Amino acid sequence: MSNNRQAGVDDFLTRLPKVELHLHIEGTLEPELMFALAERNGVELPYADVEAARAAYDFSDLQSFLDLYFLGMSVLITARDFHDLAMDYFRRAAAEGVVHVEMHVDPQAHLARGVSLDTVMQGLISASRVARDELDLSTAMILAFLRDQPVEDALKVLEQAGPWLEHFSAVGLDSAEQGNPPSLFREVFARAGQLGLARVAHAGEEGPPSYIREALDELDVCRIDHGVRAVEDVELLERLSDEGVVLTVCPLSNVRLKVVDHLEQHSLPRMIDAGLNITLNSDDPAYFGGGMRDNFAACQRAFGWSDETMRWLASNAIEAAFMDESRRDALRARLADTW
Ligand code: HPA
Ligand SMILES: [Zn+2]
Repeated sequence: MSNNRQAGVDDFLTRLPKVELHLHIEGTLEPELMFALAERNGVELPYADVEAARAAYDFSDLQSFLDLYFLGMSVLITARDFHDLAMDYFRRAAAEGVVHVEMHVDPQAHLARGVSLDTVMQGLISASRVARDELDLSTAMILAFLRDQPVEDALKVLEQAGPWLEHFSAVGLDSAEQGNPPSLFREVFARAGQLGLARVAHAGEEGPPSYIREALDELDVCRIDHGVRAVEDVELLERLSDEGVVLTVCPLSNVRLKVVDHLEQHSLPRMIDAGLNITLNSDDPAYFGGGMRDNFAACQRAFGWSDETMRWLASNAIEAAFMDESRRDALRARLADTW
């Protein structure tokens, strides 16, 4: 049973207005919906049932997860599928006190299967409207490039996204990190900047601290996704602190992908002591055993953090989000209400 249900819906961590800056919408696909969509679309899955799928989520590293992540999304075919995927997640997120979601979208993973960007975007945009109108949940989208695919493909996707650009706040960089340094994508990110998009990139999840530097220096990112390996480099820690770079850390993800053995050994407390601008996020909640509230609760338990620390983390995310200033003000007020 999730901590959310154990704790009831009126506890402090649920009431805390949580802003999610690091989420892959394709990583919110719960096995139950995966099976329903497989049946609707006549797609074969390699799992006997929902329990077998969950049992297969026993990862040894990022790649072992990515293999099942790309396999799972094979059930997403129509705009309605993408709408249902996002709504299923938005309802769960809203129920645990998430007030704003910034979702990475991986167009290349769908284009490669013959699913058009129009299909993906129609579904995600319609779900975002329902989330705003019915759940008071605001959203933003991040156009993510698969870093283990050719740079030319990323440039093509950026071009293709032209008609949808107003729906994207930023571009991002995800998938297999080792051996695929940020600098490869310099030209793509420069072009995105010219188009008025902000830039974020996964760096320092499995890759070395030098990838974090590259993302800052060569891709001009405003946020680093993960960034946990920064602790191996004292000078980098100092720089991240001085520049107030936002890090979107995903604690339960790091445990499930064996970036750390146990949450208690996570470098989060050291990162906070070093003065970093930390936010907590869920990454791929359907695969990593918990959503935003679970990530907050697990950290509070593991590190003995006060409610004030939890408020500080929530505030960092509100300040770093791609949202209009009236929404930011409203969320600051919601946060102040938790005192
Ligand atoms: O945690 C992640 N890291 C890199 N790529 C990803 N794509 C989905 N989730 C992830
Ligand atoms: Zn991620």
